[in-house]
Order: sequence, then C-alpha cells, then structure tokens
Amino acid sequence: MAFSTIIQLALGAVALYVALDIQHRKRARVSNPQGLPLPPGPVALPFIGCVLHLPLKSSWVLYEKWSKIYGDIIYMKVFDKHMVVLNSIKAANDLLGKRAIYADRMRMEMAGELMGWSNSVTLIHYGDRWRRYRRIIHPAFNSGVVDQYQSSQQRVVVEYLNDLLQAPDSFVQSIRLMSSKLIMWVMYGIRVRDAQDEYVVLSEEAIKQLNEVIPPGAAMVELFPFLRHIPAWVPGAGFQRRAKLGRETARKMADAPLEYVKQQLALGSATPCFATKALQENTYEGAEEDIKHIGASMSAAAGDTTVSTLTSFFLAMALFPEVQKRAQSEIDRVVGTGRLPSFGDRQDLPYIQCLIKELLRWRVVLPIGIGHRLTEDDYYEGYYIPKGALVVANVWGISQDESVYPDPQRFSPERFEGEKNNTLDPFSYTFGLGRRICAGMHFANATLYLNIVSVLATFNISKALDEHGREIEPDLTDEGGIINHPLPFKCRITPRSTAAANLILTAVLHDS
Ligand code: HEM
Repeated sequence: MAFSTIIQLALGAVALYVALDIQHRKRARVSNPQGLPLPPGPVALPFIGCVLHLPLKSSWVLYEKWSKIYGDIIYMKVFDKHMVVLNSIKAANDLLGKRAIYADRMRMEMAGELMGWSNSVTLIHYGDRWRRYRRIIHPAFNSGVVDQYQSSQQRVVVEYLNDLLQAPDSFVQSIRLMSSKLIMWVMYGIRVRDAQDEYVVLSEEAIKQLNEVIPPGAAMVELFPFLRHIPAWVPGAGFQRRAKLGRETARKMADAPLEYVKQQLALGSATPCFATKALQENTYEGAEEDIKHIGASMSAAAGDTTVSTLTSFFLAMALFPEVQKRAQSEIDRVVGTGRLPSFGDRQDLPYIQCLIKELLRWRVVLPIGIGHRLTEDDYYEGYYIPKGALVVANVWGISQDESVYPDPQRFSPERFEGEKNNTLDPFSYTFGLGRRICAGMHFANATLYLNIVSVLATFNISKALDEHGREIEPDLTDEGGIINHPLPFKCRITPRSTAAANLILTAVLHDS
C-alpha cells in the first residue's frame, strides 16, 4: 500500500473519531437542560469510549499530563460510563468536599456484588445504611476519642520495634504484623501474637482476594455486568468460581472475630473494644449485621494503607539521610536517649509532624482516592457533569503540583515548617474529601506518629549495601495499584546504639 494511502486512511480514521466524539458531546448537550458542554477530555471511540487511552497502572500520571492539555476537569466516556477526573484541590474540594450528591460509590460487580463487599463501609451506596455505619464508627474513631487507644498503640509499637531489632530485613512483614495486631485489638479485643494467627491469616487472604479483582481490567464482569448471570460451569466463567471463593473468605473474615466477641460477651469476659461496645449499645434489628460489616471494612481499610505509608517511610529515610538526622536530633533534644518517645512528646516535636505530612504527600497511598458516584446531574465552572458519573480526584497530581510543592520529588518536611506556614496540608486531601472521608484518619495519624517517632529514636536507616560494600540505590518506581506501594526494596536498619537496643528489650520484657 502506498505511503500516501496509509496517511489518507489514518487521517480519515482520525476525522471519523473526532466527528463521532463531537456528536457524542452534542448529544450530552441536548440531554442537559442548561445546555452546558461536558468538560474537555480525550477523544472517545465509538462503543468503547476512551478505554484504550487508560493504562492499567498509575493512571494518575496520565491524568496529570492531560491536565496540562484539558485543564482541571477532564471528562471521559469509558464504554457506556461517564468518568470525570478532578485535577485541582479547588475542584476536588468544591465538588467531592462540599456537595452531598458526590457521596455515593459506584456499583462494583466483582468485588461488591459477587464477592460480597458491597455492604462494606467503603463500597456501600450513600444512604441510610451508610449513615448508620458512620454513626456507629464516629464515637470510637473521632479526633476527640482516639487517645483511648494510646496504651495499646504503645504496647504494639514496642513489639514492632523488637521485631525490627530481631529481623530488620523483614521490616515490611513487621509493619504488616504491627498493623494487624493493632486493628484486631482495637476492633475485637483479639490479641494477635504472630503472623500465623488464624484471624490474621483469614483477613490477609480475604484482602488478597479482594485486591486481585479491583485493578481496572482485572474482571471483565466489571465492564460487562450482564456476565454475572453466566453460571460457573460455563467455559470462561472462571470469575464465578473466583468470586465464590472470595465471597466465602470475606464472610469468614467478617464472621469469625465477631463470633469470638459474642462468645466472650456471653461468658462475661469480653475485653473492652469497638465490637463489644457497638454490640452493647446498638440493639436495633440488624445491628449485628451492620457491626460485622463495619468490623471487616475497618480491618480491610486499615491494613494496606498503613503498611504502604510506613514502608515509604523507610524508603524516604534511606534516601534522605539529612532529614533523618534532623528528626533524630529533635527527638534526642525533646525525649533524650533514656526512654522511648510517647504521645505526650508529640506537641514538642514539630519537625516530626512536618515529616508525617511530607510522607503522606511524597508517596500518596491512594493516588486517585476511592471513586465517588454522582447521584444527580451537576454543573460546575460552565460544564455539565452527568448523573451517574464516576468522579475521582487526582490526589497524586495535587501532591506533585510544583506551584504548591516546589521540587515535589524531594522529601522535604521543611516545606511545612513554621507557625504561619500555609502550604496546602496533605492531611486535607490524602484521606479523601467530604462525607466519604476516611473513617480511620485520626487513628491512622496517631499510629503513624508513634511508629515513626519510635523507629527514629532507636534505629538508623540507610541504603542497603552490595557484596562490595557499595550502596544499592532503591528503585523509586511504585506498584501503580489503587492502593499504591513502593516496589520491594532493601535497606539497612540498625540500632542507633546499644542503649537504644536495650531500651527496646527492656520495654518488651516489661510489657509481656
Ligand atoms: C495512612 C493511612 C490511611 C490513609 C492514607 C487512608 C485514606 C483513605 C482514603 C483516601 C479514603 C477514601 C475517602 C474518599 O472516598 O473520599 C479512605 C476511606 C476509608 N478509610 Fe482510610 N486511610 C488510612 C487508614 C485507615 C484506617 C487505619 C482505617 C480504619 C481504622 C480506615 C478506614 C477507612 C474506611 C472505613 C473508609 C471508607 C469510608 C467511607 O466510604 O465512608 N482508613 N481512607
């Protein structure tokens, strides 16, 4: 085929796409009463829309590039679904933050309907049941009451420090165990000893099965919901068997710890914890079912988020030793070296507070948050946003905005220093916005503080060495998933002194 023919065909195809896209946009204009245009966005192909544009991983990087072309609000059609990406904190605040019509969640066929997570706090539709959930969670997790968990956090963190001391190379497993211990204790009063604990194994398995089906493209039934009616025996319907397995594990994960709490209550020996209190205080019909879903949701939501953030902490410390030194000298000055840090030291450690903000910004855990569903047609900045749209904030894009955070790849707590500092606080967007804001953010904040300050007080973190004693540069790319983790990396974690190691050993002996 002659080169000119190929060019002509290509130009013809582009012209056809553009014509179809314009037609689609015109149709949208007709269907909205104010006659406003949809926000700008990439050209949609007939039937499949923009799906070919969308990467399976790290979509936020593309959205950020697109924001330079299309602006703060991007519209896409993905098959028959509307999708809107908000690239600025203003748009995210104005819409997700302030308007209740953005508080719903999308229906998720695989994870939600088939695997049974649709009644979790995170995925449930906005409505009475969600409100009931949040009313039960609030008295146990609001900013004024999370101090009640401090002594449990202190105990679990001491065990974690000891794990780091004994097996520094397994630091990610130690973070995971620490996070499981904490959430199982706080939610159910279950004292987890090790990673083989039956409740932990069950929970890890359920979350693993859930995480496998969530990435875009992982389950075709998400794109073609009619597939859910196909029986499991039909060739190619392997997703039904996977869904059944996932549903069973999720059910066991939710049932087993609550059954334990109920037994303890019946015996009169229940430990004070979220579930005990919630069961005693909520006696309406169906309360137990609600509490079961809340327990499983909080455990699932707490795990990977905490693990990802604290793993990134080790990465940041290995890469930016000057930050580590400054943080350690602040701790030495305030706490000294004769005891472990406590919650009481917190207000005297402003650099540590800035370090935590920078950690949340530098490696955002949920780079596009969790999608919100719009329940009514809406209008914003001269654009029409159709009812039913999946609306996401490009949280990663906001965190990397050079006009707000100069040299954004650099880990620099200094950018938040000073009493009059008005740099956009990552706490105001990395935990979500509006009604669906993270239900565990105050608890998470306290957990991050105690972990970070305790590790910095007792350990030095540096890059791993190869067999020639040369430093190994950690790979800076991340996994690119919905809950984003750094790719596995090695680092050296060594006690700052014999005295620091002894502090840990003494504290463990004291607690056991
Ligand atoms: C560093 C740790 C954490 C981060 C960065 C984080 C971030 C988030 C984000 C971005 C959302 C979505 C908000 C939205 O849709 O606008 C969310 C939701 C949620 N988080 Fe967290 N989270 C963390 C830890 C936790 C912990 C420890 C718990 C429980 C103890 C928790 C429980 C939840 C729940 C239940 C939801 C769903 C809220 C709803 O849909 O109503 N999170 N979190």
